Amino acid sequence: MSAKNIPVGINGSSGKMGKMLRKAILQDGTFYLSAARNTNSDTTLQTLCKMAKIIFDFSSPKGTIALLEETTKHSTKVIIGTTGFNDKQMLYLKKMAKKNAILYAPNTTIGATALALASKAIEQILPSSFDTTILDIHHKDKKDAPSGTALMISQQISRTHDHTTIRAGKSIGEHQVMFFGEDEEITLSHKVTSRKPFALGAIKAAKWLLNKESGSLYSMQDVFL
Ligand SMILES: NC(=O)C1=CN([C@@H]2O[C@H](COP(=O)(O)OP(=O)(O)OC[C@H]3O[C@@H](n4cnc5c(N)ncnc54)[C@H](O)[C@@H]3O)[C@@H](O)[C@H]2O)C=CC1
Ligand SMILES: O=C(O)C1=N[C@H](C(=O)O)C[C@H](O)C1
Repeated sequence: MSAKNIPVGINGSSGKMGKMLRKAILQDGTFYLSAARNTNSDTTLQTLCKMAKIIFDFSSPKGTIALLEETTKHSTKVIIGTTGFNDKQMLYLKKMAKKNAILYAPNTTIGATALALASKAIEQILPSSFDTTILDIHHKDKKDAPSGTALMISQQISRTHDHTTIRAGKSIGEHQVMFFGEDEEITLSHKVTSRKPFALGAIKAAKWLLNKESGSLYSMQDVFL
């Protein structure tokens, strides 16, 4: 099967990310969209999983869990971009990754992946006396807080740190990691000005996942490193 013949699906296809992904898939030309599902669509999960080799999931935690229950029956691979999972749901994602190839990326951009790695490198140099906080700024309709990206960065940092969240206006997504010392400060920052970088990163992740088997829950660091 040549790459251009690979059918993909979108769960959450009518959402902000779903719409951006549709455009990006067309422009990239590697995949074609064979099935799409959202809250109001007639497409069943079974149809979505049967018709696609890989599914992009940008829906809601409940939507993702329901999707994974079905993908295991069809060995459909999944790129999960959805955020806002609780601990129990995260354990479920890890369990399902043993049966099916799944990549979980709370932020699919290369910039946020680099930000997380840079934060880890910097915190290893700084003394514990530096106060540390992760700030995320998103549009007022975003449902989860802190953001999935902030929690992903949080896992890279071993020292105690705070989270600061702003939900206002139309901000598409901004993250800052700040270290405050006695008389010096470091701020690492990443901001997107459109949803295109998310969509391009998701497509890159899908190409990478094509040749991977089930095992551990993959991440964007696996793709970029
Ligand atoms: N990983 C990343 O880089 C990014 C992740 N996100 C995350 O992706 C998710 C979606 O974000 P947006 O597109 O901004 O939201 P949105 O609210 O604009 O769209 C959500 C879509 O999911 C569908 N949906 C909701 N529940 C569903 C269910 N149970 N089954 C099937 N479809 C369902 C809706 O009908 C809609 O099409 C959020 O969790 C968000 O945090 C958003 C942007 C980038
Ligand atoms: O909901 C969003 O919009 C975004 N969600 C992701 C997150 O929770 O980190 C990624 C991005 O910042 C946009």
